[in-house]
Amino acid sequence: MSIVISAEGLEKSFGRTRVLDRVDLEVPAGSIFGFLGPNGSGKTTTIRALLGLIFLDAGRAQVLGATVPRLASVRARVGALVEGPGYVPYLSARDNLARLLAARGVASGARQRLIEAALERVGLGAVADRRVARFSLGMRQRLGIAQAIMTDAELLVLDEPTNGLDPAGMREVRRLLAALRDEGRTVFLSTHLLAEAELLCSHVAFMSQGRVVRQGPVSELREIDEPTWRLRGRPLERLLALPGATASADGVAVQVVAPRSAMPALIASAVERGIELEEVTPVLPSLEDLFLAEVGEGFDVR
Ligand SMILES: Nc1ncnc2c1ncn2[C@@H]1O[C@H](COP(=O)(O)OP(=O)(O)OP(=O)(O)O)[C@@H](O)[C@H]1O
Repeated sequence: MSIVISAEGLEKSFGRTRVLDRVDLEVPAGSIFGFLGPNGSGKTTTIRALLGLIFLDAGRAQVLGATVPRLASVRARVGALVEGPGYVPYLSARDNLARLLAARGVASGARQRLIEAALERVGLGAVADRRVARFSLGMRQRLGIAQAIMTDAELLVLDEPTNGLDPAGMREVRRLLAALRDEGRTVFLSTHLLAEAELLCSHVAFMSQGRVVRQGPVSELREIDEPTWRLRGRPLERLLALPGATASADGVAVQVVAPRSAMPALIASAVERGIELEEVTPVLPSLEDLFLAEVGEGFDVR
């Protein structure tokens, strides 16, 4: 599998504060890669560095094979949304996009089609002629996504793309990003919303205090040695008497923490006790569980 973003040992300090502390990243082609961490953990700084917007103190990074920060040769293949994209407030959404395309050297004849397609995809078709000054935060965010996708980039780097969106807007953005992935693009996005990432990402990296503490395919990270199993059946009292069983939160099943290899014996023992089993399922850890297990703390700003 080819790697579209790789980073090794990225370091960055602002004054005396070390914001990036040996950040390593490997983003496979075709993934939706969630760069996850609490506010202030260094996600935006990493993204800005990867896009060549700020200089690193140390480390090496490549984006689509080009060495950061010399990205001129691949710039057209990368679509980016970094915090607070700058718009001209008195221009319409359509005219703002036209300006950006002109600045990127896209011929005027080709602009119209790209703009209409991008505005439709992010659900701004109906307000394309409204001044951006009158846009809500969520509408601005959609416009930011539109400018990132309008030139058919194969790699999208999106800093908090669902920031400011309501739940319906978030769902639309999720669908859009999944569709872009299905077209063969790679999406690298930062977010502090773990539940969002859970619904969308194939791969994640956990960022904490300027370091990537863990990364990989979500399916692999969730594959833990001793999952919690949910057992449901009748009678419940006998299920509760199984070794290690505790009542589940919803009160209609029991939970047992056990390795996969212990399950055949546990199921046999349940059957021996005359329990009619209806459900035995592993409850895989959520990204929040994994983050907590890794960092030993929640998402507090530091
Ligand atoms: N230009 C700067 N000068 C000084 N400090 C900065 C600068 N940019 C970022 N920082 C600091 O670096 C740390 C990491 O910030 P960064 O924006 O990278 O975090 P983040 O994970 O993207 O957080 P958020 O989700 O809040 O955007 C913060 O403590 C921030 O205050």
